[in-house]
Amino acid sequence: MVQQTWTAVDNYFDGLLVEEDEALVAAAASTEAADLPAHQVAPNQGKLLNLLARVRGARRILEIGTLGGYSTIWLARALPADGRLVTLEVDERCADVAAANIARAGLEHVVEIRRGRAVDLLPGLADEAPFDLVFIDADKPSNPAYLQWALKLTRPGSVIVGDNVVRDGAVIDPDSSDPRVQGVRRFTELISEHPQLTATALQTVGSKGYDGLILALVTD
Ligand SMILES: C[S@@+](CC[C@H](N)C(=O)[O-])C[C@H]1O[C@@H](n2cnc3c(N)ncnc32)[C@H](O)[C@@H]1O
Ligand SMILES: [Mg+2]
Repeated sequence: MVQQTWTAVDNYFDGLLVEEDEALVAAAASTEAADLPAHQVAPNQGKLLNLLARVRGARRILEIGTLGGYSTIWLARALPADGRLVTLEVDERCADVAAANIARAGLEHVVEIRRGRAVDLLPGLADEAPFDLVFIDADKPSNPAYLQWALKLTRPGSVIVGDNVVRDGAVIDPDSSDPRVQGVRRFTELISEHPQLTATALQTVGSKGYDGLILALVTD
């Protein structure tokens, strides 16, 4: 199978199942127009996040890594009118693009972008916890730290999703010199060792190439 087939299959299913409206198209387009990396989730992955939040009945969502707000919009649309999503972004330009996209999507009342390094912002979220869903999608070397914060800021029944965990297959290399690979490996080990977490990981192919995610549930 080749990339062309993966993209065509995504397009087939998206055409039937995934409603990417004007606000989402504009969010992805404005990210590209601002010369930001096209690192947002694919439409079907955004829909998966939306469905996970809805299945969970999420009222509070935490996102680490906003970029242009594409995944933020998918997640925020799963929330009830009085729900809340906090998203953390270190890059001012990304945060500016995301703010415009979130406003265009009519989600300003639900979403708050916090600007700065996530490790510096996370301790300030204790009063707003517990979050029902945490989406970890920023600098992968910090994933172990983000997992520890996610555990502090959630409760039994909460869902933690870690994006981009396959690293083109390099995740299986214990000697990798790539700090992102080591970050994802440590993240996975910490999840596996934690008595309150039950999890799985999926490899994915699609319009975004070869990738994968980890889904963990916080239990009693
Ligand atoms: C993969 S992109 C996020 C994509 C977005 N979640 C989506 O799917 O639409 C990662 C983002 O994390 C941000 N980031 C990187 N390091 C960070 C840090 N230490 N704290 C907060 N954000 C960070 C980057 O600037 C970038 O915008
Ligand atoms: Mg990602």
